[in-house]
Amino acid sequence: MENNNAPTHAAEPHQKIDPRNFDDILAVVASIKEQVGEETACAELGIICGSGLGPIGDAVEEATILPYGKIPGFPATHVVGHKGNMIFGKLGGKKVVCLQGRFHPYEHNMDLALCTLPVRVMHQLGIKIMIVSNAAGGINTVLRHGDLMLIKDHIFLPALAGFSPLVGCNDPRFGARFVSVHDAYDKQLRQLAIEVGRKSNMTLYEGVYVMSGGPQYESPAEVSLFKTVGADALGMSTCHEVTVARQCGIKVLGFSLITNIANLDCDASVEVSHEEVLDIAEQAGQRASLFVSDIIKELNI
Ligand SMILES: O=P(O)(O)O[C@@H]1C[C@H](O)[C@@H](CO)O1
Ligand SMILES: Nc1nc2[nH]cnc2c(=O)[nH]1
Repeated sequence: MENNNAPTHAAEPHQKIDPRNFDDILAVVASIKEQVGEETACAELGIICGSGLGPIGDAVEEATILPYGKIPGFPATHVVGHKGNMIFGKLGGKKVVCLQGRFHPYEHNMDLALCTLPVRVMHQLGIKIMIVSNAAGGINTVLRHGDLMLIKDHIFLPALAGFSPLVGCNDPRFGARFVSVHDAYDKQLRQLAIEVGRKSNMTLYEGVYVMSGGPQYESPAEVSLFKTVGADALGMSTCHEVTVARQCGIKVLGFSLITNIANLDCDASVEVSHEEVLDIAEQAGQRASLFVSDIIKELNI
């Protein structure tokens, strides 16, 4: 898919941005290019670091860091573990733009267009592939704390109830009105990840990720429901970003870092806490980040 970024004015730092307006997105992109330089801003690979995969951002070479506070239209990140930086530089020989911190719909009144603004911006910066990660609760009984699950498909629960980033008028410059997500998580990229995993002795599961709206964790009955419909891990992010990426024609590789085991039995309840999620994410994140860096080296963009 072609970028249609005709020259445009740069947005002012505190200018109000409408994430549903294509020209506003071009103005955000122009502001970023003005701040970091056109050459620095252009990237072939985009990365969204979920909880635990922040170390990838720290590994970016020749890094230029743009805090979200300097990007017009980018809200602040409120979730502990999400730093709020857009990082430009090189990783594994590729030009990357790395988002250390994402916008969760539950933080922003389920405004999914706002929460996916960074994906549209990265598309205009030139990315062809997006790597996305999240912290998730394991439903499939093979999953253990600290495991990495390659996402092969998703259940975007809010979208099934009308909360999709694609709802509303669609400017054709965004892409198709009706987007097919039959191949949301690219098969060749998944194959590459499996091969790299084999070489580095990384145990890698493949499964279905379900996104619930959050921010509350699921009750045992809700976990049972998700298990019944075929989900392997559950979280509160990712699917909205992937849906927009697919509208833009960006190929996606996705991972879930299993930070807790989702509980099915209300008589043997186990409390889940964000502290536990962060703790496990920190313990397992370094290894997972190294693995993702190894995959990036092998990418053919
Ligand atoms: O950004 P991710 O999906 O990694 O964040 C996870 C999901 C919730 O936002 C939060 C729950 O602990 O962490
Ligand atoms: N919804 C949800 N999000 C998570 N993020 C990390 N663990 C979980 C979980 O168990 N449920």
